[in-house]
Amino acid sequence: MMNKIPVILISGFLGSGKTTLLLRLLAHTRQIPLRAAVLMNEMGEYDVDAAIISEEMPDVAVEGLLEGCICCSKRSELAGVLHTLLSQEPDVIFIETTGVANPEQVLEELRSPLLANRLYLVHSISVVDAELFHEYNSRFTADKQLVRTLHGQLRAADFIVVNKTDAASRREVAKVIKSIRKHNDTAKLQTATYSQVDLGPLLELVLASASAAAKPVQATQSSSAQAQPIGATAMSSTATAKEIGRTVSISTSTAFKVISAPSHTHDSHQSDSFSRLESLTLHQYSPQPLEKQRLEHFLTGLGSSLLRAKGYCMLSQEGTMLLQFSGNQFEWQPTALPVSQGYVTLIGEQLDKSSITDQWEQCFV
Ligand SMILES: Nc1nc2c(ncn2[C@@H]2O[C@H](COP(=O)(O)OP(=O)(O)OP(=O)(O)O)[C@@H](O)[C@H]2O)c(=O)[nH]1
Repeated sequence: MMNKIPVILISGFLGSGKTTLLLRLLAHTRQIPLRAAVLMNEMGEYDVDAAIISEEMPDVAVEGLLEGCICCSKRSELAGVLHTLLSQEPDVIFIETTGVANPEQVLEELRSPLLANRLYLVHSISVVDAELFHEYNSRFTADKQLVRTLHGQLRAADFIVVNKTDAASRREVAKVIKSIRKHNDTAKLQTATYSQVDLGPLLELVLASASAAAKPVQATQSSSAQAQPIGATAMSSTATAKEIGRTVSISTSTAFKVISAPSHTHDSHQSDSFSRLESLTLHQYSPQPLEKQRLEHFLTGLGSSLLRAKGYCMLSQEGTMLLQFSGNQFEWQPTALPVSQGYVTLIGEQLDKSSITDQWEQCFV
């Protein structure tokens, strides 16, 4: 009988600190050492987070599911991608969902027979943005589906990271914890900045499973009481981190192009329950570099309709940089990745595409 591989699911709203946590977990697995594989799910057409992983940890196997969510529009592709990762015989698979995925539906998919025979869930982690938790909850009250998703992210967790506590007052953090406990009063909860949590306990079961698999006399994998059995279907469209420098096969006759992903619909059975969140990618088709200040001005000028932005930009002064924007905070990081064409993926609500297109054009030197 084949050993089952442990899975750790990481969910949480946009920009809460999921990838930051994943990078910490990957660094820890490398030290132990354990072979880790990652399934990264992105709403945009590029896999920024997979590119970050491939730069920091090129030895980690990463598969990406793009332009949709593994809890709904990409759900049928989940099993195929997981089987691709399984073929690489990792000790553990990390799944990072999009910020608008409901992990409850992902867990349901993982329980299907084909996957349940090959995988088992050791932890479902939810990362919460302490600064914006209440703001998002009140802002999206009218969007029933999104509220369900936000609550689902809390309900499905056995470990909750209340992150970004540096950006929230102690009083606010206490209020956030109180609100979280209304949805989940059993999960272990830790407050953190930059997702710095105790990693050892999260990987205990993975370690036990890897040790058991290393002993040929033990035919079954770790049967810890806490490990939750889970379950599959087919086909993947993968876009690995290596594609960061890919040539985009759409017309380059214009200096820029806006591509909008369909609005995020979580439950196709209920026509009235959908989220108005959308993503669009701005391409750096122009041979001219971008001007950093103009770009920052443009993004902050989008106001509250912009929730998240990330991408790789070729800048006039600084060269190619990784851009992260969340919670009104910019982070720029130099990159050594061979980016052949810059881009920025925006995620937001009621984004005015024609105005955004005009403004993007003004960001070039
Ligand atoms: N101030 C502050 N920033 C943080 C903290 N943790 C993460 N960040 C930053 O917040 C931004 C988003 O972090 P990510 O880890 O990419 O968040 P994510 O949940 O993966 O975001 P999505 O890709 O939107 O799903 C990055 O610029 C991080 O460096 C924190 O505790 N405090």
